[in-house]
Amino acid sequence: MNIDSSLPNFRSLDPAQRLAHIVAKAGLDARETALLSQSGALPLETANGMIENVIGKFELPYAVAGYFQINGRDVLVPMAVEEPSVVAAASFMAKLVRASGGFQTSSTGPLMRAQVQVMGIGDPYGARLALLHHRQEIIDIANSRDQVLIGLGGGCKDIEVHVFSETPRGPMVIVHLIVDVRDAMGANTVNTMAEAVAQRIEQITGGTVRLRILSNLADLRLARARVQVPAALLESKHYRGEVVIDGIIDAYAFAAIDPYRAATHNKGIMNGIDPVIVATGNDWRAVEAGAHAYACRQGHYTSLSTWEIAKNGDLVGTLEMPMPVGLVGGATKTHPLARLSLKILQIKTAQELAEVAVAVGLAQNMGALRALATEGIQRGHMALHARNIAIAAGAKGADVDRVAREMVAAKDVRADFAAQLLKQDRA
Ligand SMILES: CC(C)(COP(=O)([O-])OP(=O)([O-])OC[C@H]1O[C@@H](n2cnc3c(N)ncnc32)[C@H](O)[C@@H]1OP(=O)([O-])[O-])[C@@H](O)C(=O)NCCC(=O)NCCSC(=O)C[C@@](C)(O)CC(=O)[O-]
Ligand SMILES: NC(=O)C1=CN([C@@H]2O[C@H](COP(=O)(O)OP(=O)(O)OC[C@H]3O[C@@H](n4cnc5c(N)ncnc54)[C@H](OP(=O)(O)O)[C@@H]3O)[C@@H](O)[C@H]2O)C=CC1
Repeated sequence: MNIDSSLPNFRSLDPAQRLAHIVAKAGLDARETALLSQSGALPLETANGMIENVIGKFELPYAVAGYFQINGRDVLVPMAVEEPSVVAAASFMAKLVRASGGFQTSSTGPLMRAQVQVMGIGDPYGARLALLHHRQEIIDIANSRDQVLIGLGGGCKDIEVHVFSETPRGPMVIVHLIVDVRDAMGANTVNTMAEAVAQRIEQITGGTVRLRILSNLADLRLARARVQVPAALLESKHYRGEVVIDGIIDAYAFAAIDPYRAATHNKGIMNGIDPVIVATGNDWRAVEAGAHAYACRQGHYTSLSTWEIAKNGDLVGTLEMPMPVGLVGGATKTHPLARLSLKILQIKTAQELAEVAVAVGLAQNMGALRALATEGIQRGHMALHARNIAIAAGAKGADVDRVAREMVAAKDVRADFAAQLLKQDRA
């Protein structure tokens, strides 16, 4: 089904009206609609089956970012997040970029690494070659554990053997299983394989196997997004497009060289990615760990994205990073809203989900840099955060918008000012 992801005036609707709009656009059925209209889509019984010691459920706002066009296809993006201005900024940039062809994305195959740590070896390089000599046998043992995955075209495809000849515990040989996990995030899948090959690895090397676990530096499972924006599209009332581009390039240069800035820059990227990961029931710690480890791959922590000026003066942004996400496994099938998010996204493979996530990350990065390089982050962010502050100060009903409005008009968005405004109005 081809949808139009534009959401004009969406912000002026109330949540029920917004839901009705998305129900129509995404073709949600009555049961799916009910999940979003009732409070609590996750039954306590299901929650109790997901983790340990459950006593309740913790809810987050669930929103839809509009205007995304990815590889020519319109996509509505569900986002579960607690931070104001994230969804607005993503939608804003998607709207702006839409006029210049949207986001172009691509991805590698869904290859994950599992590591098997071998200790107690005197000749680590000799052990390495012995292991590589038995490469096919090790692959076959790994694959004997997961017929479903093999049937789907996945499974262990290769091995690598890394040697650390000097460690505080003597030489260490690390066997990597390179596993195509298809539409799973794959942690459990590859961990099972790593445990399965351990005994044979001990026999081959004469060493002792310790850890058998996936690596969250999923550098063989990359997703990429690219965007190209003419200066004219970045023009605003107060800033020429060229000035905005120059500011974004300066901001990028700062993040590229300074880890203090890169951490914040990358947090801005994750502002877009994490809400998609959460909304689809995926493991956001795995995605975060992979992202920041990948940002260090050149030996120092740096920006995950790049921003450049093309020969014709257009702004060009790219993002390439690990994206270990699944449509099966973990909570992706147990949490009812995770399935619903996939329906809204209209995606069929984990690779498509990975590509959507990086496109949203790049949009979010662009939104933050555009604001930072021009008027600063506070006007847009604090204007939206003002409602949060008003609620925290005790405002209810119509007071929430009124107190927020008054704080924004006074350019003073603070909890004590909100409390003061509330007290004044009650007096
Ligand atoms: C917040 C905006 C978008 C306002 O920007 P604006 O210029 O006031 O927006 P506008 O009123 O012209 O609206 C433009 C479009 O933005 C969207 N939009 C606009 N407002 C809303 C809203 N209320 N609800 C829903 N959507 C909204 C919406 O799509 C709208 O188009 P429409 O659909 O109306 O035709 C802008 O100031 C912005 O992008 N700011 C950046 C915000 C940001 O990055 N927030 C993240 C939190 S800060 C942080 O944690 C990361 C950081 C900054 O540290 C990272 C870093 O340092 O790199
Ligand atoms: N460091 C980390 O990041 C760690 C993360 N985790 C957790 O692991 C979970 C994810 O593990 P994961 O392996 O994805 O989950 P699961 O083991 O739950 O699901 C994967 C399994 O689903 C089956 N399957 C069915 N259809 C498909 C398909 N189309 N593509 C791929 N597999 C399919 C496969 O085999 P079969 O049917 O035979 O089972 C596969 O092994 C998350 O909850 C994560 O939090 C766990 C440990 C460490």
